[in-house]
Amino acid sequence: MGELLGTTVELQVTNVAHGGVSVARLDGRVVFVADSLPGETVLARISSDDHQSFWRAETVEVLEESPHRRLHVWKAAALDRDPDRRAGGAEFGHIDLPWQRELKRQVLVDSLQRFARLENHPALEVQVEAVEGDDAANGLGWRTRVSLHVDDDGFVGPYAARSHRVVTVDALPLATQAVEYASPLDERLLGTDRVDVVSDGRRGARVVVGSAPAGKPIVERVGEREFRLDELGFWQVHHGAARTLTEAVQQQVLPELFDPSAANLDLYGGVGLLAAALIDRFTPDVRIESVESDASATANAEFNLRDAANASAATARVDRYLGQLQRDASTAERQALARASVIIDPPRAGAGKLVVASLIDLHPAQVVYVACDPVAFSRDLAQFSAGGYELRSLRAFDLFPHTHHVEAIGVLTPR
Ligand SMILES: C[S@@+](CC[C@H](N)C(=O)[O-])C[C@H]1O[C@@H](n2cnc3c(N)ncnc32)[C@H](O)[C@@H]1O
Repeated sequence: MGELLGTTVELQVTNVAHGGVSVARLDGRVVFVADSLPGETVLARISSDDHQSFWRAETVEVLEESPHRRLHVWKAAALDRDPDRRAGGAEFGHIDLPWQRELKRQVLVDSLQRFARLENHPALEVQVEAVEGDDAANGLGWRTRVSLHVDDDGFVGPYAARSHRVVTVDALPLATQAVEYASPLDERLLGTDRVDVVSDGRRGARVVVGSAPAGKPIVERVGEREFRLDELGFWQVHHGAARTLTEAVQQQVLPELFDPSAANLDLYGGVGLLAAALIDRFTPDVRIESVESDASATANAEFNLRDAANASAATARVDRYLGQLQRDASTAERQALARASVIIDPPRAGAGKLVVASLIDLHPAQVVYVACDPVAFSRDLAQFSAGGYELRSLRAFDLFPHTHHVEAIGVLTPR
């Protein structure tokens, strides 16, 4: 180990892997290659050879190029920059947009087959759908929030790919115009290590340096509804994502299983976006509780759902909240939970074993799972399946063009 680090090798790239890299083999060993495409032959520099089962490499030259290769949409992340100085966050920016979605589809389907053990299942026919307007914009200008970093000399920029090294850039093509314009890319900031630039929910953007006290809340609009959130509180990143997810949840939730008086839940609820989707899909009388660990987001959820008399918001970790329900719920409440529709929208790590086990035990009528990581999602699906649930529908969305991320929504019901 260590002897090949930094050397350049020729690799035949065969297929895409999870995480924005592709797979090649060197003397039988798997090498994950950045900035390449399946079907290509590349010269790549070994950047990590200390792992038993795989190594990592960064493309420095393409010898045989895929027909899907394009000039990178971000000069700062292109091949002609040294791999150590290539900006991170746009790892599919060298691929044409429809092919990016095809690669995301392959990763999702592969995860469903390997980790959720789906075979001959209609969900394997899933396509990755574009957000309205993205094709016309070539997948640019969608990021409503960016986190930039500041190095010891005060230079501001994103981290280089797969590192914590700040690189300077002169543009942020994935960001909305307002966010890009407001970003202090050519300033030197001392005394801080982070700058967040966030859409103000209208046409402007706010710059939050370091851990400055939170400014006025931001108001985002989705259809007819307004959502109040903290400046640095969670909100879907793509300007069209909140609407896309709202409409998808409303379309996929099974109306024949929806009971407005059941103990419906919006787990990992943020400021109440998806609870509102159900309220607006069915009736303002829907009983639903949004559960979220960030107290300030919960307060905003309560405010955002104030027109729905039977909606509430609780600050809690989802695992603890469900554990408490398992321990303390009365028989009547257990029955109300068994009739419930439960949305879960966890962070990248997925819901995890404890949460899925609790849900299986509480046995809701349907689970609408909004997933931002296909592997974590598929592992949770496997557990749901072993616990008697089946996947009834699946859609996937390209909410992060030019990155490897893909969002999926699956509906599960007891088999
Ligand atoms: C992917 S976001 C979804 C938010 C919301 N559904 C939306 O679409 O705007 C996940 C949310 O879960 C919260 N969260 C993370 N871990 C949690 C946990 N263990 N328990 C409760 N909430 C958690 C985060 O603060 C974040 O607001």
